[in-house]
Amino acid sequence: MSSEEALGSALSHWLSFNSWWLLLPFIMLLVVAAFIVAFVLLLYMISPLISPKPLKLNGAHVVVTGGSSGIGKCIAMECYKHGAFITLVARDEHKLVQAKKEVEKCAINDKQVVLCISVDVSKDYNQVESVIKQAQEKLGPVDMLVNCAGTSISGKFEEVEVERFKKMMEVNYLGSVYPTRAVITTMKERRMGRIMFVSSQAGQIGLFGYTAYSPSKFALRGLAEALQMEMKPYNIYVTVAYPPDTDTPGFAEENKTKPLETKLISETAGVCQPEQVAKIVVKDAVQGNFTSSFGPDGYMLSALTCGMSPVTSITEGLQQIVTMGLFRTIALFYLGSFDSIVRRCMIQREHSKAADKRE
Ligand SMILES: NC(=O)C1=CN([C@@H]2O[C@H](COP(=O)(O)OP(=O)(O)OC[C@H]3O[C@@H](n4cnc5c(N)ncnc54)[C@H](OP(=O)(O)O)[C@@H]3O)[C@@H](O)[C@H]2O)C=CC1
Ligand SMILES: CCCCCCCCCCCCCCCC(=O)[C@@H](N)CO
Repeated sequence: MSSEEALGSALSHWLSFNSWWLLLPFIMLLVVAAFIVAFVLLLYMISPLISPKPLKLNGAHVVVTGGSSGIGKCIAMECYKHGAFITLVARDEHKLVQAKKEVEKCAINDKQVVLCISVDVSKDYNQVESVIKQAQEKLGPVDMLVNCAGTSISGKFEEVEVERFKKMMEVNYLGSVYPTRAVITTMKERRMGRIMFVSSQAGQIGLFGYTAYSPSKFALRGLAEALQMEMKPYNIYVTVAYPPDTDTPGFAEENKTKPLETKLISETAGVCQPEQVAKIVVKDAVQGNFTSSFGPDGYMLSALTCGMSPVTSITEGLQQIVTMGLFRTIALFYLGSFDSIVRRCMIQREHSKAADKRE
């Protein structure tokens, strides 16, 4: 027998039924181990995707800062329509009383109450804490806090007064930190709650004219992400809303001094009605979704800027994975068109300046 034949017969002997049979338990063990590893990995992957239980608005206590006007007022009305008890927080008492009347018209039962609190959310933390305490004594622990008090300033960077940068951070950012800080301990003790931050599409992209406003809205996203990671084990869910331009008294005020560039760029995403915005943000907060966006542009912006923000459903995660590259491609065209708006406005201005000089 040649050495090749000897090897062949040895191999065929080795691979005979008997020796396979001996290997079978090991193979089975391997397969089972592989299945266990795959299963654990899968569980690990989907664990952050498991959706929370929706909050029951009926009978819940909802505090809405900025609840006397615009988006905040509509959010209060939307929650009232679902049977919630409401605390409206804002500075101007007259506007608060007017808003209270409007919210009360949305009642669905005669037990519902609207409470008004006049306070500046951006100034003194102790004051904010004490009014929240009063509200909790009257209407019970806060189930949902909506941080909607805010204001905007637009203008060219060098033309915005320096103090305005500070004011934006105080009202839009600290004005959301203080009320949140005042309700969070009780929420943690009760192991339930919802916190909503009303940012803006200008909190997802920095736009011409919003050098003071955008950073204060970006800041909310950072706060929300960090807070959500801390609060998840306590069953508290954080939502950040990114509305486009919305038809409110605040928007009308902003338009009086808005640079043309800012107007033209913002028009891309259109103007929403506050009632529509309120419906969507309330639904997202109730479901515990981290991100709340509006319309096709809003959807694309949120998928594109998801970064390391938490996911709240398997579909949301999958959509982000699949659409990222496509949306970035679309975004490049948008950015190109924004740049061209800015360039054309500059040329136009220089032309009219030169014409003025000649006259
Ligand atoms: N309208 C829009 O186009 C968009 C708005 N947003 C954001 O939505 C939020 C609401 O906007 P909108 O409805 O247009 O605004 P409005 O100006 O219509 O309403 C603002 C509300 O916030 C209150 N508020 C303002 N400053 C303070 C303060 N320091 N302390 C307590 N309450 C305060 C106001 O009451 P008072 O003045 O009496 O205190 C009012 O109730 C803002 O944060 C805004 O940035 C986001 C995207 C688009
Ligand atoms: C795939 C990529 C899609 C990109 C879409 C880009 C759309 C940009 C529109 C930005 C609008 C900003 C509105 C700010 C509203 C606001 O906060 C103030 N009105 C507050 O008063």
